[in-house]
Amino acid sequence: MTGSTEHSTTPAACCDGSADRAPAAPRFWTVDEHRADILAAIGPLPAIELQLLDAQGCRLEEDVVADGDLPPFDNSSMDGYALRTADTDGATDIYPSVLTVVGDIAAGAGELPKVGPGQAARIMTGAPLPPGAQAVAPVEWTDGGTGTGTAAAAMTAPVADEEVRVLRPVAEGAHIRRRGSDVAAGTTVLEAGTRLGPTQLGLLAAVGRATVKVRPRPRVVVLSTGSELVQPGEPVGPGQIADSNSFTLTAAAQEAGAIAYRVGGVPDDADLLRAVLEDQLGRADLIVTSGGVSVGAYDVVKEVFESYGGIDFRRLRMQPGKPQGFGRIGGAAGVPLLALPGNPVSAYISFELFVRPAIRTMLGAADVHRPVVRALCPSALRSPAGRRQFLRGRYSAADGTVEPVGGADSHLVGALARANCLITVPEDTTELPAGSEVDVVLLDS
Ligand SMILES: Nc1nc2c(c(=O)[nH]1)N[C@H]1C(S)=C(S)[C@@H](COP(=O)(O)OP(=O)(O)OC[C@H]3O[C@@H](n4cnc5c(N)ncnc54)[C@H](O)[C@@H]3O)O[C@H]1N2
Ligand code: MOO
Repeated sequence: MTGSTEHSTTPAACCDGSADRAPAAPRFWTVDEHRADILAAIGPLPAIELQLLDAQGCRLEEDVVADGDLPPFDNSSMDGYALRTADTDGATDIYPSVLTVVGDIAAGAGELPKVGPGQAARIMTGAPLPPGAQAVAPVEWTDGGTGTGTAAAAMTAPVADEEVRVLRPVAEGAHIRRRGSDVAAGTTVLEAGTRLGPTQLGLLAAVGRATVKVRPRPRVVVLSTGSELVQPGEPVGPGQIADSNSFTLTAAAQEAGAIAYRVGGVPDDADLLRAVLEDQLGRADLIVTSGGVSVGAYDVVKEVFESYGGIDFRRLRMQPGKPQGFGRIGGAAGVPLLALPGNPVSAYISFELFVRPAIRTMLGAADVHRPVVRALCPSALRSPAGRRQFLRGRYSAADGTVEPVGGADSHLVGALARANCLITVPEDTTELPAGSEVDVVLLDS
């Protein structure tokens, strides 16, 4: 595609023998073209075997089959007495069944007493059911071996006594968790493609897996550039500002599913920037920078990145976020790098449109893009010709409306923090009357 003439910055040719040819218009890329180029160059990270907690949030890359049953053995679901049901037929408070206690079984017990007719074994929740027992009477249904014949003192009984009184009939299988009743051996408990959250990780542990094959979370290094930057909390000298981009972008990368490393502001010094980059390359699956991608006199970022080759700087038909850089550092197999503009709103919107889908793609996620909904905008909107505008807005799902928050300028971090969506105005639209329908990118989905 070609850029619209209002973006042309190339001076007219005059004296080189091409006077009758129009100067080439500088190329502008659309948002969709730029994003497609990025996603075409980035794929899911190779699957690796990770310790369970390192795999949190990752996509499972194998079917997980249970080797054994869960529970692995019949066990009690209550603290009480394992017994034979016939011994409790007709038992009441007044005429309890009196059983001989033949043992005490704690969870984890290996050796089990055999329960014969007229006998019971005190048993704890999770302890294996002893041979001969057909059910468990919760301790509340007994006198707890206190000899009182009432349930009131049952819970305080310190150890199994010689006898226990059971105060009601107990049905076959009562309070027994059967072997394999949760998961039978050979069952596929998790399928490839499942996202591993806390309960899935717990299940993996329960079936005895210490490690699991997953798409790892990409390691994203975030660094902001600019000699005007100071770290939050440091004194702010004349002309200086706090580095907010590295916080926004690191948090956004984490929220997208990455392991994000924030590298504080790097001054506009080519040697220093190169040194920091070299240092970070080893731990990065993706590098995200902010600042220095426009045409400023001190934009050493372009100079340094271009010295590596393979980084392409472009202007996009969008607002904010016009200047963008993308490529790989270290050749075709090098680390992908996305250079975002420094204006804080531009940096964040660029993240949402380009970096987040890249991270989601590396993760192998099914949902790479933010959801987009149609909404009614009660306010009139204006947008620059030839640029897709992303206005910050507040969307109400309750009534399907959206209102712009703050203006269109790319330094408005106060309004950005109040927004929950981006209102999209297409490239060919300069005005939208009040009450128009617009596309809205939902940010807190
Ligand atoms: N003559 C032109 N000037 C500019 C153009 C242009 O086309 N011609 N484009 C404008 C647009 S659009 C953008 S966006 C910015 C992008 O500039 P840079 O990427 O080079 O960013 P900087 O110059 O380094 O910074 C811009 C702005 O943002 C502030 N900033 C930078 N980093 C941070 C940070 N980590 N935290 C908070 N704020 C940050 C910086 O102080 C500047 O105010 O260029 C326009 N100019
Ligand atoms: O396009 Mo810039 O990103 O307006 O602020």
